[in-house]
Amino acid sequence: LKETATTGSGTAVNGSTRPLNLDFSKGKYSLIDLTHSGRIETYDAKNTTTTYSLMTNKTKYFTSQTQRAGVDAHYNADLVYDYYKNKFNRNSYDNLGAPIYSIVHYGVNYNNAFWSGEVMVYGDGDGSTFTTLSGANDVVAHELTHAVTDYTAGLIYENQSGALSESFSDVFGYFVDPGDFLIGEDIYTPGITGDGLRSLSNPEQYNQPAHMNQYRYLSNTEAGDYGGVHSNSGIPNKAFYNTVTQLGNSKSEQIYYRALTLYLTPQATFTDARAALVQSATDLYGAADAQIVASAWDQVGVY
Ligand SMILES: O=C(O)[C@H](CCc1ccccc1)CC1(C(=O)N[C@@H](Cc2c[nH]c3ccccc23)C(=O)O)CCCC1
Ligand SMILES: [Ca+2]
Ligand SMILES: [Zn+2]
Repeated sequence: LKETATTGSGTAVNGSTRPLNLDFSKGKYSLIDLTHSGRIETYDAKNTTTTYSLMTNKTKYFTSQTQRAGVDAHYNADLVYDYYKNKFNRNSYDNLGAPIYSIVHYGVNYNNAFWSGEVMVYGDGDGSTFTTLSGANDVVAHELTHAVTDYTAGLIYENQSGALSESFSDVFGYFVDPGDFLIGEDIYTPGITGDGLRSLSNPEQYNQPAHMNQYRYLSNTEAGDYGGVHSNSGIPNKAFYNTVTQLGNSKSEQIYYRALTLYLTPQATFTDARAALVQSATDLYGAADAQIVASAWDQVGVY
């Protein structure tokens, strides 16, 4: 079955034009990116939660309104693949060139997105709380980083290890979108400018704790967000902010990647994360930078 890599373009969720890596075969274009061994394929659930099909088009210009979700899922997945390859020489989430699958238009007015363990899934939002979630590069990086975490530290998605999983996903969401310390600002509350789902610089702004003395002991159930993984991530997120404002992006991303892929283990606590990051800073940049990391965690009450 002949696949021919080609390029085209499409309209993004925000109306801008995105370059696209496409496949041309059997007289039509599809959202299959063959430009690296971690091939990227983008599918359309057409507002179901059960069936999906490859997003295709007669021409190389994916410019219809319903194609916007797929255009950004495809474009942003390529952006995140390139980030991990260029910064850390990591070849897809498993470092073995695993294919990256995305599904858009999941459900009806679905105000969320997730890594299913195999694929990335994006809702369209209800147009008030969220618009199409694949439109945010930091959200796509957040989801793909869950896949990286699953293949490396394997952080268990509950309590402190789950909050760390959340934090590392937000942190790499920042590194892919380093212009601001907000998560999801491009797709959160389309009617309101300047807000976001979470803030790394000021977690309390969106009702997250930013210090260990504010830790939320929620139940380890779906209703308790598995021990508050999306709440308590505010504490490691604040420690990250304290670190990156001192060390800068390029040192910090290497320290965080080394900790995630070399030192962290499935049951890691906040204290373990502090130790992993201090060790990574020592390995890479020496005692002075390691002390900056230690101080960043002191400031959020994690020793
Ligand atoms: O990847 C994750 O951590 C989140 C995945 C949530 C999920 C997990 C399992 C099945 C379905 C959905 C999705 C994101 C998230 O942080 N969701 C939060 C906040 C949120 C989004 N939509 C919501 C609707 C209701 C309540 C909370 C939310 C959550 O699910 O808590 C990440 C970036 C943006 C969306
Ligand atoms: Ca952002
Ligand atoms: Zn997450």
